[in-house]
Amino acid sequence: MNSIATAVSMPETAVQEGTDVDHKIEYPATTVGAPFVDKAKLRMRGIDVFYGDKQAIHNVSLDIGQHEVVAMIGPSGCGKSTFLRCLNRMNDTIEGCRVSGDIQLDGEQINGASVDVVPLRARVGMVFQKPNPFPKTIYENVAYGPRIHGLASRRAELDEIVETSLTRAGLWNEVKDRLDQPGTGLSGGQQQRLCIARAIAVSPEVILMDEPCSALDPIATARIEELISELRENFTIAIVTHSMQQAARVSQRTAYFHLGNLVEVNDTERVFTNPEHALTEAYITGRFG
Ligand SMILES: Nc1ncnc2c1ncn2[C@@H]1O[C@H](COP(=O)(O)OP(=O)(O)OP(=O)(O)O)[C@@H](O)[C@H]1O
Repeated sequence: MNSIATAVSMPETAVQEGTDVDHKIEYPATTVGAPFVDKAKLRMRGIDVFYGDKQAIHNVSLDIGQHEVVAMIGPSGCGKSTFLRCLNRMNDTIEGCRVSGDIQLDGEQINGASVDVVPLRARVGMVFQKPNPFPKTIYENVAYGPRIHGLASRRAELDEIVETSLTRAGLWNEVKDRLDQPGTGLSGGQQQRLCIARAIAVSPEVILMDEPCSALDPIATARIEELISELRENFTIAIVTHSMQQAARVSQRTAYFHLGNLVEVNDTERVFTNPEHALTEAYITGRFG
């Protein structure tokens, strides 16, 4: 079992009260396992995130490879969503939130003040916990993004993008005869697939998913999980999930976060069968979290 780092100071410990884990995170932390890959689509180095004075992410470094699904797991409040939002600059929308560090998409810096976040968010799309279709028709939900990004010059092209996106999101057959009806009239699982179709419609390279199934029933969840595996052929995916079973089913690598630190990244099978760090083991065996 590796120690996470050599301590120079220890402003806080990473062990929650009432657990029998005596393995403490010492600062500055380094990550055990395999956080880096040969062909990184996204490359993050030394990421710190603050909300006001409070540091939520501590010096996190991680790669997400081409056509890879990386799952982010860890106890509530450990910083999974905060870290995910760094990848398409969604933290910019939160007042008092400050992100520092190097974030590259295909080798291009995306964490600079001069970066235009509108095209960035088309390249790095996002699907949220709660399905959030626009109050528009099913067709318009999907057509809106391509229209504002100028991806279609004629109606026939837009129709084609809408059909292809809904097909890839596994929703076309269910909605093709009701495209003019409101997206909000669909079931929760269908709404989430509509949101995935909306994200796909602007031809992103990366899709970020923040607990995309937490508001869905098991059947709708299974459908989204299948879809994630299919989408991997064309996209790179980072998913935050509270479900270890879901992480095990959909991802190739799993990243375990604890109190804003990235404790371990390894092949998903390894994380769930033979974790390298005591904190990961304590979490996956249910001793806390
Ligand atoms: N808008 C905000 N303002 C201030 N602090 C925040 C904000 N959002 C998150 N935090 C704090 O940052 C830390 C990380 O939160 P975050 O939501 O990223 O964790 P998480 O692992 O995604 O949690 P959960 O699993 O419960 O969704 C927590 O201490 C949280 O209270």
